[in-house]
Amino acid sequence: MISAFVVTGFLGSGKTSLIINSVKEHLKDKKVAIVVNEFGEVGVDGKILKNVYSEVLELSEGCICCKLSAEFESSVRRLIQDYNPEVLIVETSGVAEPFPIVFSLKTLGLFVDGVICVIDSKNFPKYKEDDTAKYQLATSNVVVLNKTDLVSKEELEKVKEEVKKIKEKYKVVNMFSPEEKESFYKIYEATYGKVPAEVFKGVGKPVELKEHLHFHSHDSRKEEVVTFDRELTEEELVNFLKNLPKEVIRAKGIVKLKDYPFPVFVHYVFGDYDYGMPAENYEGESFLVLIR
Ligand SMILES: Nc1nc2c(ncn2[C@@H]2O[C@H](COP(=O)(O)OP(=O)(O)OP(=O)(O)O)[C@@H](O)[C@H]2O)c(=O)[nH]1
Repeated sequence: MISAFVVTGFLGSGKTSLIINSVKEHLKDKKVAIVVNEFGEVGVDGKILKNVYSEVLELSEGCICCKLSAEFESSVRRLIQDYNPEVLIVETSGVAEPFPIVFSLKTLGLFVDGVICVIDSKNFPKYKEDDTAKYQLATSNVVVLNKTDLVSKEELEKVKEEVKKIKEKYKVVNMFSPEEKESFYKIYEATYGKVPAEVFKGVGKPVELKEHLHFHSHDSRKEEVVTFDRELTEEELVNFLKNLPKEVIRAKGIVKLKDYPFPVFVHYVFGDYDYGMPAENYEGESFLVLIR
């Protein structure tokens, strides 16, 4: 029996970090396959994950949207046939709703052991009104308050209260029974997505929104890919990131930097940035995907 997990959460909240850090620790003896759904055509998360795992399937945004679930289902079916994983993890794009994925996995006969929503505790106040973010939270049964290193105890408590309010407002029911399970979720605090092993032992079951929120707000987000035709100095990269327009909330990509032996992954989330993790096997041109 394959156990499946869906990892959701807003742009840059720490989904890929959770998969790399937690799964490496808690599922190291299992055969794990990962499906990454990226916003737009240019994938970065898949490349990061491929640095760690061999079985990573990258799908572009359209594939997991309700309309194209058949494509998602046939890709996952093939992955299962070819690789025969014990655990399947699907990372949704930061602007996708998890429910269609949970539904597709159920169609494939997979038991969903957890819908995990990663919250960026620092930036939650900036995106908590976003409809997709609410939907992601409402549909999950494991909530991970991530980036706790970047907030004070008081700020974290505030985020927790807001999360509980949203969960209370959009109650969930168990998909296999009509019975309402109002408090059917668990909250964890984490840095870099490091959650306890019990999350992967299945503290949750598939959930469904009692009241569906109808929207596809990912359509309203815009993606732009910027390429660089030469190596950048660190200063040039930092200047570029610091001068990104305010509307850009997430940027990520792979950039060749002067004096670095390998191209590096670059992350930018609501004004914070980091770079330096080597993309050892990347031979393409330097690029950054900007999402606004
Ligand atoms: N300080 C701090 N940074 C974190 C933490 N978790 C993740 N990050 C950083 O946040 C950035 C985004 O992390 P990812 O794991 O790529 O986030 P994601 O949710 O997969 O991003 P998208 O797929 O673009 O939505 C990276 O620079 C991470 O290093 C954390 O707990 N603390």
